[in-house]
Amino acid sequence: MTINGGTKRIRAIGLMSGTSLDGVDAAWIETDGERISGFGPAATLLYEEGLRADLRRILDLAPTLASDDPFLRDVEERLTRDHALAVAMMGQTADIIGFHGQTILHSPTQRRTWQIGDAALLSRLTRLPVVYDFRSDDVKAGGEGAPLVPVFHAALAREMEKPLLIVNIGGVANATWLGPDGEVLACDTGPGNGPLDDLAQVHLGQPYDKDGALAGSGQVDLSRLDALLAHPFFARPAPKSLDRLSFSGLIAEATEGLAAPDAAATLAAFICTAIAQAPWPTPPKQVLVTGGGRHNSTLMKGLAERFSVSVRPVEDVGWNGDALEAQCFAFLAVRSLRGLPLSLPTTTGVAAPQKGGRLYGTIL
Ligand SMILES: Nc1ncnc2c1ncn2[C@@H]1O[C@H](COP(=O)(O)OP(=O)(O)OP(=O)(O)O)[C@@H](O)[C@H]1O
Ligand SMILES: CC(=O)N[C@H]1[C@@H]2OC[C@@H](O2)[C@@H](O)[C@@H]1O[C@H](C)C(=O)O
Repeated sequence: MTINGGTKRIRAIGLMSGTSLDGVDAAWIETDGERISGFGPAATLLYEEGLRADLRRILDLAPTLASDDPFLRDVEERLTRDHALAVAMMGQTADIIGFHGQTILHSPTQRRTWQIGDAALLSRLTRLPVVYDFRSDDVKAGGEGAPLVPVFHAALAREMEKPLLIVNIGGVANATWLGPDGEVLACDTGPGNGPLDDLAQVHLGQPYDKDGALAGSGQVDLSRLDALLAHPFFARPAPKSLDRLSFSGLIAEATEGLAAPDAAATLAAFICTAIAQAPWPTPPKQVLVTGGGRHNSTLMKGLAERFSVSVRPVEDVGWNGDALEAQCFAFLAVRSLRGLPLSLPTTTGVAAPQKGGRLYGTIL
């Protein structure tokens, strides 16, 4: 493998710990950073309850937390050790790891985006070089720092009919619109499963609303839905991005006093309407859905009602919706090594195509 001049077929493991805080996804691909020449195993390592709760606490503390805070350092080490376990679960060697880490704060207007995770420790534990810190160069250059998955979506869908809309419903929801002339437009669309998970935790004592049963049994409160959609974020043009907690105050207010099923139904309608009303140049010919939200039938039904074209899970075109983001960070690690851009003016609002990522260790 050589990186500059004659680069070909690098074996990369991507690791993504998403805003749902449920665990780390790992996936192996072979790529030159432009095309994907092979897909390998994928795995998810679920965090134990204590780590999940500590990560959730850190999201609230992050705005005032010092980077050397002992609690933060302890959580970061436990998180990193779980990432090393996820690499071991792959059972397949690689040339490089793409390590996203866990976003604990995202505020591009303050030029801040913060992913925790110890690249040096991960590299020591796995004995592999690690690319990390994918978002900060974009934010420093005036971009949103997110979403970063669009260039990967574009590579995956290279041969597919356009315009195509790819929607990810994770803790936060984001979408990529791929146009017939190679256009790649993207933004975070609004909340994803995050607020539904919070509600399920309180009312069901479960980490999420399984299959959307709670939301499916309630009535949408239309005036509260309008109040949610009146947030200025929705009038902003793409590109734009969100923090996991961007709407938490507004959502608490808008769901106050509602019965749990009605609150869940209203939140599901909020998530789906925000996705469907995101501004794209022309309507897509089809919508593909990835991320954990594709398992929520109330969300899938809500999307199908709001688009006039087919809305299908990405498995229908042979992709793995549980592995896509991890595959993305494997792909972006290789792009980083090759000095290729990770983001574009049309995906993060950065002024020019932007490189990113830092390397810990040496590529042989
Ligand atoms: N069977 C199911 N029914 C309903 N919801 C589900 C189901 N399975 C997963 N989910 C939802 O998917 C979420 C996890 O989604 P995912 O792994 O895509 O999030 P993430 O990668 O952490 O988030 P992000 O993309 O924002 O970083 C869970 O928290 C839950 O809300
Ligand atoms: C700051 C941050 O971590 N954002 C995540 C989050 O989860 C979904 C959405 O919000 C997206 O913007 C991003 O993740 C994906 C992988 C991305 O960058 O494309």
